Amino acid sequence: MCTANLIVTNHEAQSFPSCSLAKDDSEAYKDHCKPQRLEFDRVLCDVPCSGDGTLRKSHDLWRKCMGNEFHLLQVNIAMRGIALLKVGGRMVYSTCSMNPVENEVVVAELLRRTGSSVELLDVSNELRELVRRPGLSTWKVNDRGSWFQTYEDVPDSRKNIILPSMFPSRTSIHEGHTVYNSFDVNSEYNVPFSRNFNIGDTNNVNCDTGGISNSNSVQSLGSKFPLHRCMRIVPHDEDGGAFFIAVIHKLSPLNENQVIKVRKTENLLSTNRTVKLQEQCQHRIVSEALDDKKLLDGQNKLSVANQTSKDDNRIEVKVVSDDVEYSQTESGDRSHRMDKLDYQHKWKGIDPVLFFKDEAVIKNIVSFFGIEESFSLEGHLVTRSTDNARRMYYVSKSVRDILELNVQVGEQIKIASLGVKMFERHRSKDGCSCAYRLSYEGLSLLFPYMRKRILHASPVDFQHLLQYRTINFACFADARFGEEASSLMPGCCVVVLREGCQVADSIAKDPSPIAIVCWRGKATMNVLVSPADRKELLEYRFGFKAFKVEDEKSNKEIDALAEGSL
Ligand SMILES: C[S@@+](CC[C@H](N)C(=O)[O-])C[C@H]1O[C@@H](n2cnc3c(N)ncnc32)[C@H](O)[C@@H]1O
Repeated sequence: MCTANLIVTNHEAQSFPSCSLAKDDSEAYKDHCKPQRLEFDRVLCDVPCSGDGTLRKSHDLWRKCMGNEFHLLQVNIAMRGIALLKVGGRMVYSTCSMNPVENEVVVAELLRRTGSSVELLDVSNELRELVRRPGLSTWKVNDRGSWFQTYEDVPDSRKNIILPSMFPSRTSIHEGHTVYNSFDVNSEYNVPFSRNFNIGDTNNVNCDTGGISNSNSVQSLGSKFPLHRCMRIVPHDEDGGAFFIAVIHKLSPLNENQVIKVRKTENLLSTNRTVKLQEQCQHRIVSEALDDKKLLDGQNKLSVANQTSKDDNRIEVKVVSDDVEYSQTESGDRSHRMDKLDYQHKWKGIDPVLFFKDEAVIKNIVSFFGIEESFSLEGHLVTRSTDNARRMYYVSKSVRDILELNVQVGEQIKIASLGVKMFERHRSKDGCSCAYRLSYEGLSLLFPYMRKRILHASPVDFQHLLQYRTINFACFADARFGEEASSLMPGCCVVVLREGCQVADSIAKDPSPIAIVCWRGKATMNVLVSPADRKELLEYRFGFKAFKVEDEKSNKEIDALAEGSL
């Protein structure tokens, strides 16, 4: 992923976990040095939608979908976004649909539900070059070809599908939100076609009003919210697709009645489980990395690890955690949800993230690569539980804080991937004194803090390394580079394109040094960079077009190169 500051999850957004240690809001907002609750400065809800804004390229959509079916999911996802947003934070709600039921209707419902806790921002002065039109304040709802102006018009048989919240005139159930008299913000609005739109402008000769006249009575049924602050990007303005954007600002915490009902559930994962896995992982690493230890010592460790492993199988510490219940969308029942949890339990991405805490191994890495103190590895390296610390990922302080919080709340966030891969374990037979090699992915982050294991190659040798991957020391064009390489201790190193030798054009584009991860073997220098990355370097840096990407086996070869078997 190439960034230490990222966690990827694939939760359903409407039930994204709360991760809170705070009993109430006052605690959550106290100035703790560590976060007490997972909250976001910014949230982007680019929600699932009918996609009718892409009609120009997907003609079939016209016949297939209405969009009404997405309404509740969209509301629930956005409500969850607001709940997880920091006070003072902003959330963008967007769709690639033109249907008000997926757009203004959702925004109006959010404003209704959250009362004075949020405001819809006027962003007309931002991104001025973006050609946009104001949001609608009146519309009709289409259901199977029939158009409805109010909920009362909907036949009883469809009242469970077409909801009151889909109509502009629904009254607010919350006090405190500024109420706007209905007004026609759409007088300049001119769309060539429309399905659920009922635009209150008789000048819109192209507007499909669905058989209902644009009378003043429609105006009086307009939304009371300032929905004109939403942005509509329409296909014919800039010869593209349609898009809808609303920016919401959180003013105060939501209260309990505002949609979110917290209920207690059992989480199959637990803090204890992770702590045990953590210990187990450390034992394995110690016993593998320090292979000069006595066998007996190793056996003792193994038996501890086995014991822990057996214990793990039995552990089902039931941790009570927050779960969110949705009043409108809850279609699945409780048992279904638990089945789902069981299923997720087996899912690979659920593997706990473990902090790598083995000080001896970390010290060894720091000393081998000469990593400066200002770049601290301690507390920033994580592994996955099934990986047995084969790969170590570097994470930023903010990610570390979230991981610690997540463990404390019983691992409610299921993490698919995170951080940047920085070190990989190798089993070289070359007599390398460090059990880990660098990963090319993490090189740009670490390189400025590295003081050892760096060689500088001429452009010709650098290019040859990229092209041929393995070069005998004696075969380098620059004999001095060959000597330097052969006098380096075996193991992982970094080869930098010699300063002053970079291609002028590429320096202008990116002045950072051009460096690759290599392995100093017995008699050869081997490049530990994937074919795709080598291709990119050759093409982008050297303008070398003829490079052919090798087949997939090459990644395995990289491991083999580092393990001395090639
Ligand atoms: C409009 S697309 C987002 C596109 C994305 N912003 C991008 O640039 O690639 C909506 C995405 O939401 C995903 N999705 C559908 N249901 C979801 C849910 N309940 N929670 C989270 N994501 C969901 C869909 O798979 C789809 O990828």
